[in-house]
Amino acid sequence: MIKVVVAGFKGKMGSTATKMVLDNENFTLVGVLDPIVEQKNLSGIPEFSFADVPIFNDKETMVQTIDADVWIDFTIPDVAYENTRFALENGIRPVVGTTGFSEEGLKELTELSLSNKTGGLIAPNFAVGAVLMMQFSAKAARYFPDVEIIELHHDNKLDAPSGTAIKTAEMIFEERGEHRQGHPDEKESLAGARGADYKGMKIHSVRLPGLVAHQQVQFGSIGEGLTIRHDSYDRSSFMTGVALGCNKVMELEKIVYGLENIL
Ligand SMILES: NC(=O)C1=CN([C@@H]2O[C@H](COP(=O)(O)OP(=O)(O)OC[C@H]3O[C@@H](n4cnc5c(N)ncnc54)[C@H](O)[C@@H]3O)[C@@H](O)[C@H]2O)C=CC1
Ligand SMILES: O=C(O)C1=N[C@H](C(=O)O)C[C@H](O)C1
Repeated sequence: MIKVVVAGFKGKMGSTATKMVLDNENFTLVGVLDPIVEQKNLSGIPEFSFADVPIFNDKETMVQTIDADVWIDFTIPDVAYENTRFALENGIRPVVGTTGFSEEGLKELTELSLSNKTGGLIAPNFAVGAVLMMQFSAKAARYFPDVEIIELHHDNKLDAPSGTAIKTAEMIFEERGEHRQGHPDEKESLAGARGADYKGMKIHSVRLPGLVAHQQVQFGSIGEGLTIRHDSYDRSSFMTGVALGCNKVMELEKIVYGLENIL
């Protein structure tokens, strides 16, 4: 049995992950963490009334009280680095879906995991379809170097562009390298009209109620176009990847960035 904690359990992803862990016969949920919750046990929350699991409001108390193998993190960009570092320092393997990591932060955490020999996974997107969308896009960019990324999310999302859009741009960059696109003299008459720029690739972020998580990678070439799109209609789409991550980190000896590396 793998002993799991869920940080951010009261949020949209955290509550879905909490259900997944409770339903999975390979996992035992030993604690959940969220600063905004007053109840002290999951059994006090109607949707989890059947579960006798302690709730913690701070991570220090949690690690002093319980013993865990895996730390699932779906919190907020501002705390994800600290939480991941804290998990590693306490010998708990992080499985992190929270987005907003800097390149430098990822590097530091990977180094710490190597020196601790503690496995972990940081994945901007746990949906298998999203990973395929990124891989297909990277492959397409070899033949279609002109590309723009349009990511579309619910309007409660804190970070822009999405972690998935950044990862997609990184994977495309590895295949196509630096490439100038658009008119060399183009000017924005309204700031931001052309979107964010990652090594010549434009990223556009749409935020609307009703959306969950969607991304379109649009390629253009002479006389033809190619669009690769992924849609998460429900947060359950991420759970196969999270469960796989919880199992795989038990065998890893360092942090891996991206679900594609453990599929
Ligand atoms: N990797 C993936 O496949 C996916 C990643 N995400 C990412 O997961 C993160 C969470 O997304 P949502 O669940 O939609 O957000 P949310 O806003 O619904 O939930 C965040 C939760 O974290 C809690 N929180 C804040 N500070 C905390 C702390 N210090 N310790 C523990 N909990 C804390 C909040 O109280 C809240 O309950 C975002 O960064 C989002 O981009 C979302 C969907 C899929
Ligand atoms: O905030 C979300 O909802 C999502 N965040 C991740 C991201 O930033 O890429 C993954 C998915 O797109 C949903």
